Amino acid sequence: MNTQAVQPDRLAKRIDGKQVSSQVLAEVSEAVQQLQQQGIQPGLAVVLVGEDPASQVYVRNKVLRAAEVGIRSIEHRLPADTDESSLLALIETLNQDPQVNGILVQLPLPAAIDENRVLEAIDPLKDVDGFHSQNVGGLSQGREVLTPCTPAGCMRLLRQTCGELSGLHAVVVGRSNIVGKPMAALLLQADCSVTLVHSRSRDIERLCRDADILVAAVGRPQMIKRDWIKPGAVVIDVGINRIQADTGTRLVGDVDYDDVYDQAAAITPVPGGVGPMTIAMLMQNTLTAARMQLG
Ligand SMILES: Nc1nc(=O)c2c([nH]1)NC[C@@H]1CN(c3ccc(C(=O)N[C@@H](CCC(=O)O)C(=O)O)cc3)C=[N+]21
Ligand SMILES: [Mg+2]
Repeated sequence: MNTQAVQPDRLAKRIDGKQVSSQVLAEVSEAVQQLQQQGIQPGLAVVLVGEDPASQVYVRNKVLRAAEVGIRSIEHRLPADTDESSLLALIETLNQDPQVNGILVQLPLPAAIDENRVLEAIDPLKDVDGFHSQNVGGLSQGREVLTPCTPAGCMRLLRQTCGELSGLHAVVVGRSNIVGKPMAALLLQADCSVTLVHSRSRDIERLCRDADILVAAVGRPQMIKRDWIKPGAVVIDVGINRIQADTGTRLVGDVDYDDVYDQAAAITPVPGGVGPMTIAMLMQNTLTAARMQLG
């Protein structure tokens, strides 16, 4: 039995999310072209409320990637003081629009809007973020549903790096609804033994040190150090933290990359790791949604 998390022939220490995301986008592009021969072009609606600069960058990147793979994207920018009922009305219009196969409402929403109500208003078949309770429930039951893009991207990187995941011990750090919880569900679906740890976990370092696969999604810059990692483990860093450096701001993950590098068998960098995968999986989900809506 292979007890190593990484198969020797797959060894490449720095997991290149940019490169794997290009592969995914190429696959999506190919499939979109085939759909277009049947006269169908998948459409993605991206809804952004307010002017958060980071959100604007993400939304711009999503629109650019969509264009690259032949997905029609429609951007809806609403002012920061938009009320919940107007946003719900827009979502209802998008739900009814046959040209729109996927709906993404960029998070976080302004504090005055009930995020959960908005996410529940999206047609589950168009819910390319996989945040609707129907899709969350489906994932938990192991049904084939639209799954959250970041965890789906992490799974793709893990499959490419480790091959078979069955039997490996995966530790997920962080229990958010958008990353930690769905990540744990997908790893369980892949027959990993899964441990989900969080800010109240006792002896978190010891639990992490037992991981064959460690997924970090806590939002604390460079929290995870070398002595948290079992030699030969595979480390997936979901964190995107902007920190102050000598030369201005710098993007770092939840893992101290330089410290952990020698200890791990393979590790994702930030940037260039999970981030690009998130957007690629959004395109994949939009394609899947378009197919599901064909019946
Ligand atoms: N409804 C919703 N769905 C989301 O999927 C969603 C969201 N809201 N709100 C915000 C977060 C964040 N997110 C990222 C996507 C791509 C990169 C990405 O491409 N990052 C690049 C670097 C980008 C940079 O330089 O800032 C990288 O890691 O290499 C990062 C973060 C999606 N999110
Ligand atoms: Mg936590």
